[in-house]
Amino acid sequence: MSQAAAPRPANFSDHQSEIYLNGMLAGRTPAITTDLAGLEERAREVLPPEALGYVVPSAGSGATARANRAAFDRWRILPRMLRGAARRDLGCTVAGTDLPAPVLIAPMGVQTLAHPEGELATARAAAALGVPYVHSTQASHSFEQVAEAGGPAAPRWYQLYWPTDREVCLSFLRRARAAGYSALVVTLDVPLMGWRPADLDRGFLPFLDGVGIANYLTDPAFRAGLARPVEEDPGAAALHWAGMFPHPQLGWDDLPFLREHWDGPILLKGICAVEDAELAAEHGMDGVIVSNHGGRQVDGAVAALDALPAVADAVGDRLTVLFDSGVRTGADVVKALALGARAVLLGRPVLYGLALDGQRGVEHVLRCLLAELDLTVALTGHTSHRELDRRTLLPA
Ligand SMILES: Cc1cc2nc3c(=O)[nH]c(=O)nc-3n(C[C@H](O)[C@H](O)[C@H](O)COP(=O)(O)O)c2cc1C
Ligand SMILES: O=C(O)C(=O)c1ccccc1
Repeated sequence: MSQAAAPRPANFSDHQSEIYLNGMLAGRTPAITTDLAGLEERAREVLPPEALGYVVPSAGSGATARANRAAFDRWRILPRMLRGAARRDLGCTVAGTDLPAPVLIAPMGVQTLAHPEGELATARAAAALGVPYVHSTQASHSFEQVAEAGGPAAPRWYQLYWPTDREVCLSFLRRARAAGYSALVVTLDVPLMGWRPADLDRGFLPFLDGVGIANYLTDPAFRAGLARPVEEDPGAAALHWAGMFPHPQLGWDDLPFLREHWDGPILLKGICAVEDAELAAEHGMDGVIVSNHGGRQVDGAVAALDALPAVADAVGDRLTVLFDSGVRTGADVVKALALGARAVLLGRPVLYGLALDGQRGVEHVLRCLLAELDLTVALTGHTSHRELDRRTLLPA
């Protein structure tokens, strides 16, 4: 009598077999391309011009976003053979949060531009896979709505754009805590908005239309500063936001205030310089996110991937080093991890999936990215992404 085979633990790459079987046995093919690098092109076909102009392009001439991609292309992966990689474990704990794989969803505001359900659809998709969702201060849905959409078990972090009004800032931190956001991401690279010709040419800024300021409009401290209720004068509320959003006077000395009022992990997003990573450590932060905001801020900035190794070398033993800007495929994730990131944040591809098919579209993008990541880990001879290091890469 033959012994029943032990059930094989699911690998993310099983998604690949599902796709083949669906095609061969049921004649069903994926509704959206599995070519993750080709998603932008598909999304361009469905996004309305204003949304397209906000989501896809970058600051100035677009040089930073191009540099982000070029930096990935300058590294080549070195596969290793015969190392027994049948089962992979991509799970990890980052800033106190358990992740099924070293991937989070980057904070991105105003997601109703991509799809009417906006952040709610993305949060549901993230929850379906157990991937942490990072809620933007500039979201088109509130803390509470996004938390409810994800459900109580879904891991979630909050990304702060520090309003000039301290009471509003405190209220945001309180609401985030109460709604179950466990870690705080403080984005530092938008003290002012970058020069974005695609939006400027249209004179388009969604927030001034009341879109992407849901956290503010639902906030008691924000509403207390309005002469008339939001419902009666939404235009004045949007202008009140505009007076509160840019905060270029912030300095390192302001960080103790956050420590005092946030009792979970704090990560600084938008760090590229080693000196700033050192300052983050000196100021008692828990982590940094190496990022140039997907090229949306400084035109001609250093590619985030080029900044990563030195930051990881300098503070990786003391701080959690995460990475975003330019990640498009599972192989990209492998490169960022090999260069020192503990996990990566996925940006625009999530919005492309959202634009193409709402929650289902985001789930598709996540499943494909995790499947390709898992396959790349296996094909390079590893059983865990934790084994990746600089020996995994060669310069192109
Ligand atoms: C439409 C859009 C909105 C964004 N909004 C925010 C935001 O509210 N807060 C933030 O910290 N970063 C924001 N980002 C930046 C992302 O968190 C991330 O750094 C960037 O998208 C990474 O680059 P990539 O999309 O090219 O991979 C936004 C990015 C996009 C594309
Ligand atoms: O669009 C962005 O990249 C972003 O993070 C932002 C959010 C609010 C105002 C300005 C920029």
